[in-house]
Amino acid sequence: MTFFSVSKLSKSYQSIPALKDFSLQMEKGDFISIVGESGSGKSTLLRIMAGLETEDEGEVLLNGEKILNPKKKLVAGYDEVKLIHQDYHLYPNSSVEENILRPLLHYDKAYAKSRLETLLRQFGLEEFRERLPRQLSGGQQQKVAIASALAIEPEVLLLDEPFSSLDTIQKHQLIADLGKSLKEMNSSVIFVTHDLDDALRLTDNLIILQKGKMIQKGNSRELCEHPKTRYVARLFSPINLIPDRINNYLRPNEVKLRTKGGLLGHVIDSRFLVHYNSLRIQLKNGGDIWEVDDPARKYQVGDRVYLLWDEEKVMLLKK
Ligand SMILES: Nc1ncnc2c1ncn2[C@@H]1O[C@H](COP(=O)(O)OP(=O)(O)OP(=O)(O)O)[C@@H](O)[C@H]1O
Repeated sequence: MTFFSVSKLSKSYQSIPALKDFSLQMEKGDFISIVGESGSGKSTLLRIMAGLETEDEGEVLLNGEKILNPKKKLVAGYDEVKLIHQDYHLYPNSSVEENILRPLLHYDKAYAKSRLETLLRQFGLEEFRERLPRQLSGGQQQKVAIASALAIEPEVLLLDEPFSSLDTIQKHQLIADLGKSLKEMNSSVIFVTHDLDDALRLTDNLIILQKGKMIQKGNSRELCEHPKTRYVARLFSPINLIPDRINNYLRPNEVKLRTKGGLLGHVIDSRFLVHYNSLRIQLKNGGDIWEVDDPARKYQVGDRVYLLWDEEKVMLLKK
């Protein structure tokens, strides 16, 4: 029996589809990221999984038991399936310890104490245990929120972009800490985000969602090298359409820059990035603009340049 299974979920709001025929199976301890642009149905999906939203069709099963939607259950939601989002609220007048202990109020005292100590350690919060939420940074507050959601050991943890209020450095630090803590636990985790980079910092197991539909599933290498659509391809890098060819695209790093022979263009912009200069090149024929990596940092704005590539690197991409 599959541990957590979602089959053929569909949901529309005022007859506009938000989620279409979505299925997923997870075993205990699996970790998956769902990447999709704003409005692609990520939150709708997680809310249905957590029993907080009513589906039109399909079902969610945990250990073979149906997750009931709010129409079928008096108190919506489950302790076993925890959803955390950006607006998670801490109790402002309770310390870190008290916030984490709150969900454990009705549990055995010794168990509650041992859970608290484990979570404080796993999330690196021991030295902040007495502090109030306002005495913590945004990242630390999110850690407390997540630790508190994990207090009663949910079997499935659903993370709905819980880091979007943090700055990039804080976010990367929290993702690194969290990834480590979550792997130590045995919960199954689904992380949804619009940011592929954030997703990859947590797991290499990806699902791409677009307009409510799963369009591709796989690890980052599979998706990067064999994207099925332009949308999936663009999550990894810009793509360049080859003139006079239908749906044939190249990534910026697959284009070779030469001083003669090939497709002629002019460098119209150059940006310094960590590993290479990123050039914008206006093609002579047709005037399309390509983005091309210049790892040797050789070309300047105004230079004439010829573009070449290996045919095996050409991606055939549908819309
Ligand atoms: N309660 C609602 N009533 C009407 N339409 C809704 C409701 N909730 C979501 N939608 C619509 O359903 C679609 C999917 O929304 P959802 O919030 O699931 O997407 P999302 O991928 O989580 O977006 P974001 O990344 O912006 O949070 C959107 O078009 C949204 O406008």
